[in-house]
Amino acid sequence: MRVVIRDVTVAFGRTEVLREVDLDVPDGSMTAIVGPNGSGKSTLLRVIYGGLRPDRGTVHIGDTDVLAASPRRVAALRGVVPQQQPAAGGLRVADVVATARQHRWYERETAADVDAIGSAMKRCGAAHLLHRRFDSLSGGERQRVLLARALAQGAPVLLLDEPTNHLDPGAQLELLAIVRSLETTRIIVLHDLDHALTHADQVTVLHEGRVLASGEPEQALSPGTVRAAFGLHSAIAPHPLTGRPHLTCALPE
Ligand SMILES: Nc1ncnc2c1ncn2[C@@H]1O[C@H](COP(=O)(O)OP(=O)(O)OP(=O)(O)O)[C@@H](O)[C@H]1O
Repeated sequence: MRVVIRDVTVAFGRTEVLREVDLDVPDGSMTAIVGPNGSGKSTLLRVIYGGLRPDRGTVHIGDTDVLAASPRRVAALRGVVPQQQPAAGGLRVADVVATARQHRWYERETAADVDAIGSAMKRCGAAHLLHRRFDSLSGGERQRVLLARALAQGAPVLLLDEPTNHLDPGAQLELLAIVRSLETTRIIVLHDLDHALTHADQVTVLHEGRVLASGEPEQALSPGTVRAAFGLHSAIAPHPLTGRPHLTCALPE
């Protein structure tokens, strides 16, 4: 399902943290949002998932106007992998993931719920964790479970806020490979520019709340844009192991 954002502006007090942001995410594609700390990435994600009302602008998921639709309708359209891992208060993983399928508190889990949860857990390599306590898991295991929870929801759009945070290098690449393999529309906030270049279909670079560049990864992450956004030198060259384009950065001399 397509996501279209037009002219989104958000101010906290007198400070505008998003300014006239436009974004087009085609159906089934993966868009990475990158930018320095404080550039507005998480705020933009919150606006898209209906957690924050912008001062101006529009957000559509498919034909649904996110700012006009009921919270229930919006919730059915998007799964979210949040930046902050939730406190689970002793809940088992199975219960945490089941919250994605909750209809009404008094309704029992259906066979379709059990299937959706099982296949999401398997897809995320987390099936063996189902009966553990969520707070007993490592950061990487929790992240897999939270991705599984978002997938189990079966929403057409998936929003991920820095899902590779706190993961070791192998776990980061494994998680990105899972996200890459999905068919849903995905919007993912990333800090690693090479991950954005390698895994996303398109990249949007935010700087001081504005879109500095947006489009094909190699074009959006050009040396000029990386310098303007991050103050870094950068180059895109074949990766010595894979031969695919690889982005490296360095502080200016
Ligand atoms: N509720 C709020 N009240 C006031 N300012 C806020 C609020 N939420 C975010 N901000 C400010 O908005 C700006 C953008 O924050 P945001 O979290 O969107 O940035 P980010 O690009 O995701 O940063 P990071 O890479 O550090 O996670 C920051 O200056 C932040 O301090």
